Amino acid sequence: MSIDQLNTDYGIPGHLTFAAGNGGFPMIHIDNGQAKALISVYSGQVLSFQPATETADVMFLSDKAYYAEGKAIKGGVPICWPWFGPDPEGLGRPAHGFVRNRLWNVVATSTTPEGATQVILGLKDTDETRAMWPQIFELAIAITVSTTLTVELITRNLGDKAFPLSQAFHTYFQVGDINRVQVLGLENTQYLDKADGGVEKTQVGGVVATGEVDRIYLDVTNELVIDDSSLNRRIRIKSSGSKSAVVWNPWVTISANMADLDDSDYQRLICVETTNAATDIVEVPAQGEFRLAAIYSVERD
Ligand SMILES: O=P(O)(O)OC[C@H]1O[C@H](O)[C@H](O)[C@@H](O)[C@@H]1O
Repeated sequence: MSIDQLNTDYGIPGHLTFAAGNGGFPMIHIDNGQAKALISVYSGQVLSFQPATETADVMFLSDKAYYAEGKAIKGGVPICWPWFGPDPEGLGRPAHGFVRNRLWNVVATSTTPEGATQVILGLKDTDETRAMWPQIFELAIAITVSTTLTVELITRNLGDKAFPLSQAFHTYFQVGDINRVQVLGLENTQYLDKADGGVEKTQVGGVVATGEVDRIYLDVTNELVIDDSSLNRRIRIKSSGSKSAVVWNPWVTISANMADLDDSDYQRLICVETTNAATDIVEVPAQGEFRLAAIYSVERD
């Protein structure tokens, strides 16, 4: 659909407009007085979220991100689905599934009675997706922009047998200085240390990065907090439908090796991911659905 047609059908005057962005991808610009946000229709991905009270974006978005068919956009809230991490069946399919690099559809836009702006994007199975993953599905992401950002990913199994699902909001948060950041809420939690051969360990105190961090935390029940003392703020992450969480920072070598990250980007990002990963695999029943949600909010001193 053309940008003009998207604006005619789904634009909300004064609050929500569509424009062609990098790579020609349709982008949704929201500015509703409570916050500004940028959402890519390609990949169904929030790229930017900034409450009116904030001077810095809550999201990290790489200046070197790819905006090209078939590539993932590095930053914001990438959607890993219907598997998190490497192909669970070892068939050589792409890591983190196949919806973070595909054009989604605009399903609906609206303003809530409280003045929040809501966007629903969707994706259905095609010949191409069924060749990779033989399931009949309908996927929707509901993104609600107010003083907080809510993302809810709804998986509907339209087939006649259950399927297993692992997934993530692989969210990239912007931080002022990684050396002055800790992630709270995971104290005494068991985790699989992917940067150390997958060994199971127990978290002691807050999570701080002093090297590569790539961990899957298990049995996560708390709200998580990114305590960023250089930007004087705490980002709160309240999740539902998830019992696991991933914390990732690429540190020096991986940042230098990733073409879509600047060498120094590890200093100003941390991924704290709401997941169904490792032992936290979900089964979506035939004709049933599963909802994964996260609410992101910012507090400052
Ligand atoms: O570069 P990507 O494919 O987006 O993946 C980036 C990272 O995602 C997750 O956090 C994984 O745990 C990491 O092992 C991976 O390197």
